[in-house]
Amino acid sequence: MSTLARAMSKFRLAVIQLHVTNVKRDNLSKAKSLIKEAAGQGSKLVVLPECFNSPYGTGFFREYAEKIPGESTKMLSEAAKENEVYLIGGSIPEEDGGKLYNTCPVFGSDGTLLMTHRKIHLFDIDVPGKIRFQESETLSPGSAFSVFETPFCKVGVGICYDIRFAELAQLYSKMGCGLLVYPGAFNMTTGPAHWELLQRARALDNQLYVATASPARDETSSYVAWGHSTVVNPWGEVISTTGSEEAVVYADIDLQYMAEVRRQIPVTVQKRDDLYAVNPVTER
Ligand SMILES: O=C(O)CCC(=O)C(=O)O
Repeated sequence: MSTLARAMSKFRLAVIQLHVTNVKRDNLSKAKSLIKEAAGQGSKLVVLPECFNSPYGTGFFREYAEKIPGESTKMLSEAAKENEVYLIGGSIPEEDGGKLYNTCPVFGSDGTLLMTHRKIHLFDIDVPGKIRFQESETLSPGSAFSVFETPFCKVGVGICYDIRFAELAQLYSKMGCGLLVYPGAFNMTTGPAHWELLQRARALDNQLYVATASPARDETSSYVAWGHSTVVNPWGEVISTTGSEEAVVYADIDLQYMAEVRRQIPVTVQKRDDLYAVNPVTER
């Protein structure tokens, strides 16, 4: 392996666990300064949380929604360019054609909008006495897979509830991703029960890196986020995490290590695709 290839097989990832308030301007300026801080620590890819510019809740989405491009994506594009980082812009409520989406905009290190991921699986759950949440009351689902290239590896993006669907992660893995990123905001019921477990499961099943970015916990908000933004390696180990406060979580991603794990336990090539296969829907 050449020196350049070896250098490109390692990079630093930063996950920003932002304290999100109901003042959009403050959310944007705090995010901007933490992106700069993360870049100053050598990060090449920076991730913001789900709904980083708005409180999370069906009652807020229309009020905070923006078109793309708009105020929030303009800030993200400039921050990506100024700091020369790939930027996964968490998610924002997006308005398009009268519909609202939970959308993650992704920027290249020159500030170009590379893609947007509209949350595919809407968060509609009802756990009696604990939590009822129905995103579909106000949001529409996206219907596209979202993978982008970096000089290091392909990256697949999902938003929060999307992590519960193992097939999506498998498809991204088949598409060649070495890292899956899920901006997310689990809560005080499903957070302790499932947040880390799901990340480790997706990482282990597919032998790749998984990163999540949550808002920091705010006990006074109507939806209390679990926090605990985390990075898991292809062996299924948590390599970096945090508690519930605002923080930047750093992890060094090593794609040679990923290749080593895949050689040691070669489940990705042992799959019985002759008996079963997960394939993308190409026609509807
Ligand atoms: O799946 C869960 O338990 C939480 C999902 C969620 O909060 C979301 O999709 O925004």
